[in-house]
Amino acid sequence: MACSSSIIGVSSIYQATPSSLELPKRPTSNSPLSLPFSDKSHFNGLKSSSSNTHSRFRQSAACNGNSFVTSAVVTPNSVLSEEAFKGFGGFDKDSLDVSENEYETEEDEVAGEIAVENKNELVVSKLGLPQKLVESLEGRGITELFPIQRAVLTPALEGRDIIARAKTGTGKTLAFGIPIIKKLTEDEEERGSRRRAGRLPRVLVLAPTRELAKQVEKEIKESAPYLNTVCVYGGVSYITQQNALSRGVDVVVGTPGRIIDLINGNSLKLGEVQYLVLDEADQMLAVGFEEDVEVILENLPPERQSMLFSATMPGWVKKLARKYLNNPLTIDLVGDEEEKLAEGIKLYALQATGTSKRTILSDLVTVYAKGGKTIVFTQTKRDADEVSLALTNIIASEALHGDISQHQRERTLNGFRQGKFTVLVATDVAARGLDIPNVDLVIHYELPNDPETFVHRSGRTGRAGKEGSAILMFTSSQRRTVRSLERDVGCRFDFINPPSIEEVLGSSADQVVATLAGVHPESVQYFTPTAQKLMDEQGVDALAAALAQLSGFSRPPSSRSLITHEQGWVTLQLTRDSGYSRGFLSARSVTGFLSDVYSAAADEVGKIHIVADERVQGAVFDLPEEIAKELLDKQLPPGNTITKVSKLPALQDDGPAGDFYGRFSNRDRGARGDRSTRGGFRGGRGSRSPRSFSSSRYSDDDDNDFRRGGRGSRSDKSDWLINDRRSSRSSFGNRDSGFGGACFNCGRTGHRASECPTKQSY
Ligand SMILES: Nc1ncnc2c1ncn2[C@@H]1O[C@H](COP(=O)(O)OP(=O)(O)OP(=O)(O)O)[C@@H](O)[C@H]1O
Repeated sequence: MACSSSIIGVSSIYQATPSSLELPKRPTSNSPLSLPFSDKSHFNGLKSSSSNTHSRFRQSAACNGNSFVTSAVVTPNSVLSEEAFKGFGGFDKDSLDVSENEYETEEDEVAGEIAVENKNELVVSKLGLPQKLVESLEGRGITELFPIQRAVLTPALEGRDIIARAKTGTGKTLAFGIPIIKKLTEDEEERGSRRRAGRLPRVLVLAPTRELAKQVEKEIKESAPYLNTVCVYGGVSYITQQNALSRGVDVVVGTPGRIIDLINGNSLKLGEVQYLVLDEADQMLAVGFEEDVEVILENLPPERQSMLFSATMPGWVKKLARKYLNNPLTIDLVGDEEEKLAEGIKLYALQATGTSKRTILSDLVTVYAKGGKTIVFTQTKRDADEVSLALTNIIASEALHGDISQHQRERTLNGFRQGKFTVLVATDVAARGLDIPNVDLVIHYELPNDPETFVHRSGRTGRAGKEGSAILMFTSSQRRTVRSLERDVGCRFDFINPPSIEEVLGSSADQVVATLAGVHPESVQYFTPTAQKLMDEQGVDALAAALAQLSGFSRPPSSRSLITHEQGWVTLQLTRDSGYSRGFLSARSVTGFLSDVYSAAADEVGKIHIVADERVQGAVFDLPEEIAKELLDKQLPPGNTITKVSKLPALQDDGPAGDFYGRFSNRDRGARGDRSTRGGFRGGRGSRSPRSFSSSRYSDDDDNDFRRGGRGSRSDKSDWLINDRRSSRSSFGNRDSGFGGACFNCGRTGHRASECPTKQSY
């Protein structure tokens, strides 16, 4: 009888489960196998596919007392398969060509299912793990296995080679860590306390970045402090690492380059390695380690167990699997599932221009991170530096990228972990795989290069079942890319506007109130008499003034443009009754109208956008605060109204920039520059500088703005360059060349918002 790989795998999970567990019987034909666990957000589904079966995954959730219990219902073929990773850069069975007959699955047989609803199967203390491992795990608050850990445990204990994939932050490190530690611990217990000095490593974990290597080391050390785990990576002195290795070691975690150097220098000998783990194998390729990885694998004893974790299966990773893994078992907890992100992550998208992004950023952090930790992702090291520098004037922040020395990177990460500063601005490579607990917010300051990067970036929040938010910032020309991203990742963005001043003030006040809890009662008593006096004299206003001062808003915030987010500007809307319409409004007709009503307004007008709703004859435009005030007092021709808007309506964004460039303003840049230095949002924050951003204040024209100037800015250009490069090598950015902008409604190029077939507004 042909035996299903999955049946073998699933039943073997239970066969290998320690005797302390009540084991389920082998699957029968009509009972579902259900692995319960206690937090729905950990669940990523246990599912896989094989050449002739469909995945069989169902997820059910129920409220059980106070705790939310989610059951992963797994049919026998749904955990294990030789072909997985479909749809997300997945691999196909033919190209991998592993374990053909032995693990072939037959549709009928897979129907066999067994119900297991014994929560104990996930309870760390009931898995037959060595007591000291259980104790250290429990000491870290790890009392139940996460699904990937549960799925890997038994086949790993059986000694099988494994290829695995699970969503970000779902505990992959301990998925390979627990079985390996169990085996090492048991070996050690057998040998008694005789630990050979100078012993050679039995475990080798390869990681693509130093930070990831250090994290894996930390996870293993904290779970098994009694084992000797040494982490080796470049950028620091060899001596400490060589000394640590020479004292005798159980586990070596490291990046390929330094491992090779240590092998060549005879400090690291791999002749006794029994367990190999390749963590984030696809990233080895991305950071150019493929040759080094192969050299290392060639140096390992052939008799070993190998586990490979990878989010995608590019050709090189498949080749590795074929060449260096022995009949591997695939465990894919993502599979064809649409949503690649952990459930607790809320996704937002926000349209901004090159420069307004910078002014909006700190407001997003204030409103969405609510005083917690934020990671901002930039494309380039230079942007990481610039953005961090600009933010630091408002919120404590540090940059993390490859040009920063290893020592400084570690200090930065430690400072961030300890909450010494709350915003980390990082490039993708530097932040790869970082496990920083309690990151509340991820901001994609620039679009990621591909969906996998988006998933990895976003996955720095919402880890280990917690909640978090990710905000994607994009320019109007990137709207289409955002839609592609939704499709590729299987997610849905909530399109948001920049936070209003009221929201920023409200959040700031909340955060200040939260900090009051940290004031020592003994300090409070010194201030009580004055506080009492103030309260008697001024009532609640005294407390409000204190909160305003502490929030950095001792002066009232000046208004800001809703279009550019620039300080000292106001966004107004001109609406014309259809009865008075002389054809559609255009940017030109808006300036014409303004010069009729109040010529100073025509001279000073900033950006102009036409409202996308065809039923409304309307346009929004920016004016300096004082001019706006004066304009609002003017008598208007009948049928026209001008109002100050607090939220932008959907706007047309459909003109090639060149068509309108510079036509609608007769002032020179200096006029605006002088004016805009007046006032200033958060001007009252003591020595902190206002939120203007270096010399690029005129560089904020986006692709489809009507206003003059600014297109030469570096950041705007780099947006374009990135887009152009991207379009040739990823699923993103297939721009239609004949049309300058994308439709504001649907994001597609090739038609204007007024011709949009969907007529949807965001
Ligand atoms: N069973 C568990 N119970 C509670 N916390 C856990 C459990 N397993 C792992 N964790 C914690 O969850 C966090 C995420 O784990 P880990 O870094 O291994 O995730 P990951 O899947 O490797 O993420 P990424 O793909 O982003 O690298 C860690 O802080 C880890 O200590």
